[in-house]
Amino acid sequence: MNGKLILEDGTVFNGKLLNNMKATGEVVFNTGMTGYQEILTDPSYCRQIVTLTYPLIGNYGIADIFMQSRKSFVNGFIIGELCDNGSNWHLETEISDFLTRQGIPCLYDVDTRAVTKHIRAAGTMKGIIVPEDAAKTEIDELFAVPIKKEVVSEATTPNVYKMENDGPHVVVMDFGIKQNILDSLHQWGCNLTIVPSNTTAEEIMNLNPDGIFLSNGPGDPKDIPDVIENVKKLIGKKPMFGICLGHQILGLALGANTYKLKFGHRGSNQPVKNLETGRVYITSQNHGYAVDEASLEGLPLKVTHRSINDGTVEGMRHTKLPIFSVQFHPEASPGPTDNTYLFDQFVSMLPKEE
Ligand SMILES: NC(=O)CC[C@H](N)C(=O)O
Repeated sequence: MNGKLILEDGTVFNGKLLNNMKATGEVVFNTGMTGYQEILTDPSYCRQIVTLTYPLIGNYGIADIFMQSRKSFVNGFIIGELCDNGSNWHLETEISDFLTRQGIPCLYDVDTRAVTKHIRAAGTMKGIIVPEDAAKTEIDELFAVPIKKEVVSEATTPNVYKMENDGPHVVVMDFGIKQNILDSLHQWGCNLTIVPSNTTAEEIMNLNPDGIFLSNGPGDPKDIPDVIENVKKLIGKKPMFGICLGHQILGLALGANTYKLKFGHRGSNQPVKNLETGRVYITSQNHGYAVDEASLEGLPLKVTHRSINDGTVEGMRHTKLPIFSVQFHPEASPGPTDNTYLFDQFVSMLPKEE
């Protein structure tokens, strides 16, 4: 069945609809060459319509071990060629079956590079996926659906749970965490207690943590003021490490500002410079917001990492307290695993075993 993506500014891109499903959401693009399952199941994409620039999607199928969360949180998926005869020794499900089972509207056979070039020029915007013959009233109704702002409560864990280990006790504030981050912290020896996003500072301190981790997650960090207030109360109590949304939350809690980027950074091929060593790393990223460097003036925060593409802040650390954060995803390996030194850095701040 033929379908189309209509952007808020009226631009139309044609394709084919995998299922007869419609979608509304903020249209974003990811430039990675692999990792479509990780993208589909990363809760940071909650309620967005994700376009992939890589032209062939599905060629290595879907497997349980690559799931980043309990389900896919995206509102829609826009791709070039949909490959439904994947080949890989891990393959358990073809991508079309996965998308159907997860109820994800998918528009394929789309010129996704043209979509991306348009968004790069015009900025991220709302869009809808509809069948080719959708009536005007139907289109108007879909555009009238507001983009839900606070989405962390949808993505966080509903319950406290543990991933036990022999090392330091880390309380993980889950704002929509990726499984790879939990696995990395666990692999680095941390004994993890994962708590929902609305857990209070008092409740966290009652768990007697050695360190606190602030996770990635969806949406604008300014849409979760209660979380920011809560994190403020934890500053100075324990070593802290934040990734992506966790980095933005730390920034706001420490008095900095955040803002929306024109079209975000999404892909596993984003170069970042570590300003303290001068080394450049290829990183995996997925963010639409950033910490405003000018707002750090006068605060006890130092920029430690910078995007090579646009110069924006990709990491910072507190000048007096054991607190640091990165905007990119050090747990994801866009080929090399060079960025895992950040987990060493966090664990080295935590008390050693007796
Ligand atoms: N991956 C993330 O944690 C994303 C953070 C935030 N939602 C952003 O888009 O900037």
